[in-house]
Amino acid sequence: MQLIAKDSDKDVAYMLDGFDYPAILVSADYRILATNELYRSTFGEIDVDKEARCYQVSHGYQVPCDQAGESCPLLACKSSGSKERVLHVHTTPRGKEHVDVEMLPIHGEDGELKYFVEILKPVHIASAELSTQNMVGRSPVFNALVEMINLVASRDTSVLLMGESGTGKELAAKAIHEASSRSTRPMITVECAGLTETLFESELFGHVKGAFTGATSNKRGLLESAEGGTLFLDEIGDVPLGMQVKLLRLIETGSYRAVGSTELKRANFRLICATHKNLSNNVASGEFREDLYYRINAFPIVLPPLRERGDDIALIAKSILEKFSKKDMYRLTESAIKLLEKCNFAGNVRELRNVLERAIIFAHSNIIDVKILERCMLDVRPHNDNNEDKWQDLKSKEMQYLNELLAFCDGDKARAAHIAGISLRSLYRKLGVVK
Ligand SMILES: Nc1ncnc2c1ncn2[C@@H]1O[C@H](COP(=O)(O)OP(=O)(O)OP(=O)(O)O)[C@@H](O)[C@H]1O
Repeated sequence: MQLIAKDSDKDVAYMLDGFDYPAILVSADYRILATNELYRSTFGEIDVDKEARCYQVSHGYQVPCDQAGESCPLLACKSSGSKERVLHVHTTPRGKEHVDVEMLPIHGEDGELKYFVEILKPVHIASAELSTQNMVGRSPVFNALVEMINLVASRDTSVLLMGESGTGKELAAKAIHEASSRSTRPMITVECAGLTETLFESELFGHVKGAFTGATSNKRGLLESAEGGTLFLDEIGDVPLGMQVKLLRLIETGSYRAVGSTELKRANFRLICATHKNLSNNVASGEFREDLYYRINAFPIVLPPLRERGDDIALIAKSILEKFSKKDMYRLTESAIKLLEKCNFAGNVRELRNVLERAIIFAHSNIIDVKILERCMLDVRPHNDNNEDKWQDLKSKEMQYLNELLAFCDGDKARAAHIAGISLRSLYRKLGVVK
């Protein structure tokens, strides 16, 4: 433990050494009073001669987080009197990083809130700086997404990823798998679009020799390959109705039979599904089974469209260029970045990727300017304020709000319902958990 402020209670400060994560002791007026060893090795030393405030050290702000447009866990802790949790992007010696912040209140003898312990767990499922591996971003909507993934990853709960095409649903599924206890086992992706019922069944469950014409030998199914790991059903909305019953039975009983076999096999997997469709509409029209919808929708996560991610567009574009670069790094001029930030990108990150791939072909050097971009963006119109595409439909907007609120409430649905001013039952209904 290192005492930063001389006036703080040493005994309380020594408690920091008991945490397995970086931790600091903070006063009610945001002063950092002490740090533990793990904090210093992860986030760096704090100048003991200066009055360090948590918002200055972690964010470089001159005012507390809530006044800088971010949620402040200390303030939330003060008003609730209990533990609060939030995902922030902090400045670290390695650049900006996502950090899962937990704030614990410490009460004095007479019950007043004396100190706060801030525990800071670095989150590695996404990158807030340039990266060729992870999901990249640090915009508020992206941070809310990372928060949701971080909350659910360690559970075995089924996740439904919803979002327009190319928003990163598959990448998010990988992030959940990799942050889960199943990460040492495989993640198997099943592309549900375009599969007939028969093909889907034999792919997923496997088949025995002679089960149908052409079944010349036993074939193990993808479920067997996913044993102990994660099954990712991409475009779940396209699963044929007949197969939906079999999927429901599999999820409910955890068992299945290979095509042509009577032997009951047990499956062990965590289910993640993705769709770009509005599945509740498909339920209403009878194309998707309602019971299956409620089964797969235990934890819905909405991926925001690229056009809502602000500065992330530049960061993602640079990360993509880094991936494409061989010897020299391709660079975007400032005005080229501004042009990208104004674009609609109906195909989201995938479309941005395609634009940049084309731009590299057109570029004579490693500089990509507006002229080059315009040549390869014939179908990506910059959005203007009269463009109705910028308006999300109400249902998706509501889902995004609920996701962010639930993340803020650490998954506590009763609290979320209270803040939203609706009954718990309405909240469940809106989340699609009950009718
Ligand atoms: N936040 C991000 N940072 C960097 N790259 C991203 C990010 N999100 C998506 N990508 C990239 O964009 C492309 C599309 O992502 P992905 O395939 O995960 O989208 P999707 O939503 O599953 O698309 P679809 O609905 O069409 O299946 C991939 O190349 C992926 O690596």
